[in-house]
Amino acid sequence: MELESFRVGLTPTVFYIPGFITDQEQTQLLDQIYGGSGSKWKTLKNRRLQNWGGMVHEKGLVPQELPSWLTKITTKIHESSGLFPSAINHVLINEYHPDQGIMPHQDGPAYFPVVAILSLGSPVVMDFSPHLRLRSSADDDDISSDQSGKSGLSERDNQNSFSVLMMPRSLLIFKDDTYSDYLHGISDSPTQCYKQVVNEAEASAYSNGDSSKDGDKILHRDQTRVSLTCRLVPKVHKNLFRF
Ligand SMILES: O=C(O)CCC(=O)C(=O)O
Ligand SMILES: [Fe+2]
Repeated sequence: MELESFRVGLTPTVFYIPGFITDQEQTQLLDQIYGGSGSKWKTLKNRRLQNWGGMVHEKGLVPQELPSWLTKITTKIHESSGLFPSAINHVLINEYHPDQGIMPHQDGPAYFPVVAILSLGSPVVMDFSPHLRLRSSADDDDISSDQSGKSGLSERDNQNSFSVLMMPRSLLIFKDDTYSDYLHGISDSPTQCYKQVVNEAEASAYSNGDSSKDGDKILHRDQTRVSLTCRLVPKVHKNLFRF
């Protein structure tokens, strides 16, 4: 796979790969997620999740072997992207009803700074916004622009925000600045605007494919969405009691 051809937007570095898995693979994954492992779900205030691969602590991962139905997909992501230095060892499965989302956040420092998110079910829009305050002044190589740009700070924020339309069966990968300097989140609204998403080709295909869409490019979430957030925790603890 030529990853470079899937790069979207101007911010380093986001890749969007439509149709990363087949319909049949999506069905098989959903069967595994919903079949027989009911106790795996943990209910949060605004969504449910399943944690696979072990517990992530500040100091690393207390590992648990991933089941083969998950390694099938994580191996494919690892091999086709070439972005992870070793095998993906952690998968978070999130479930969102149409009125559920995830607050803007950054993924923690325990992870290798590359995230691969496989989407299943309902399409959804993910928003990215810069988190300038998280940048230390040492990172700011252009101090003059920092000073002269004070009044334009929020403007700069808005300018640099962007969104991605995540269709079922697609894979979204982000890393670099998008990992370190941006927050990502999904609004809890059952309708979302996808007018200015960076993966324009996908947005056009989506609006052309459904006559019920209006000119405003409003996405109506009418199904549950399930996502698999696949990451690598580089530091693995063999023994829970030997941190
Ligand atoms: O569901 C998604 O697409 C995002 C999940 C996410 O950001 C996370 O698990 O950290
Ligand atoms: Fe996240």
